[in-house]
Amino acid sequence: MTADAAVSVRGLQKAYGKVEAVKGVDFEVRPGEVFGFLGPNGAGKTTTINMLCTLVNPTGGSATVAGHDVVKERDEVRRNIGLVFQDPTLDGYLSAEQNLRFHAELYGVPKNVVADRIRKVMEMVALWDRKDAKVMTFSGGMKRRLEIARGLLHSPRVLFLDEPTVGLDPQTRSAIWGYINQLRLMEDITIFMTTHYMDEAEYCDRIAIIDHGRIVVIDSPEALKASVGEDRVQIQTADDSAAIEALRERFGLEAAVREGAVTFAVASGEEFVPRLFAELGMPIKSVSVSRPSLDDVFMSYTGSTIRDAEAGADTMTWMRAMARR
Ligand SMILES: Nc1ncnc2c1ncn2[C@@H]1O[C@H](COP(=O)(O)OP(=O)(O)OP(=O)(O)O)[C@@H](O)[C@H]1O
Repeated sequence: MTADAAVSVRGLQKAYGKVEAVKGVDFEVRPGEVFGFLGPNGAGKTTTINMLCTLVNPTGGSATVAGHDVVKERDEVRRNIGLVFQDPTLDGYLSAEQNLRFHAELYGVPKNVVADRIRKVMEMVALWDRKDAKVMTFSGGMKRRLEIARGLLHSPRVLFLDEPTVGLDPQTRSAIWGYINQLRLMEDITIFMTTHYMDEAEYCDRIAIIDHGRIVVIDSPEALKASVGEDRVQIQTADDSAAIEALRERFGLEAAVREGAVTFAVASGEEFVPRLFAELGMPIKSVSVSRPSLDDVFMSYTGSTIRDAEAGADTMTWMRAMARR
């Protein structure tokens, strides 16, 4: 393990009975990095983050956070991390500022710095003018912002964010990302986050794609997209099945209907388009060529789009629920 890594993980596993939620993962997060854990529902993201935060004990392997072992040095790990989880844990009957004061006491933030620190983190998430309002009057987005402020209050070395923008509207999501980006400029902090939004993963310095409890690949978003190499081409025709068949027969390409269009990947898409019109043997109504997105990266490493993977997970959950009836 690298001594100065912010997070270092070796062969980390978690089984719940027969369910292997995390199947032995290895990775390191560098100090100051924004590291994203990307994967569909049920991939093992929350279980991994819970082990790193000492909330769940691993059933195999080891991990250190800020240099401390997550099993043997639980208290030291807890002192050095901030948490922002999917379910809010704020006290609705207290004001925003009282919630933060309570947290400061819990974490032993020195009395002489508490007031300044509270003001600083509340200003960062633009809630200082609402400090005296009861949290129960806040919108979902305001609560999430306050949670981020609270997670930062005791100046943690590593901030863990589990799906920080889930369930929020696009405007609030982009505001939260604004704060996260600001944070990395202002504070000496490492950010470890999970998400299943591909567009958000773009903001991370590096991302790990996790699927079925295993890490499939780790790299920067740019490098991942470059590794896919091929462009995505989408065409509209009068007969999707015939177009898919023709693409297979004439060009040896595997295509599928995605987002309502026949979609396939090909190197140098723009150069391929004239051939497509000449040789497909059927009229094409429209065509679009795009550089690979993280969705394509996910597809190329896991064999399904993140949305299809989620639909599959939902089906499994539904089938299990039906089986229990
Ligand atoms: N306490 C538990 N008991 C039994 N099984 C669990 C428990 N927690 C998680 N699992 C199972 O472990 C697997 C991974 O779940 P996990 O919550 O880590 O996934 P995730 O990637 O965070 O998904 P999401 O995006 O939905 O939060 C799933 O199959 C889940 O059902």
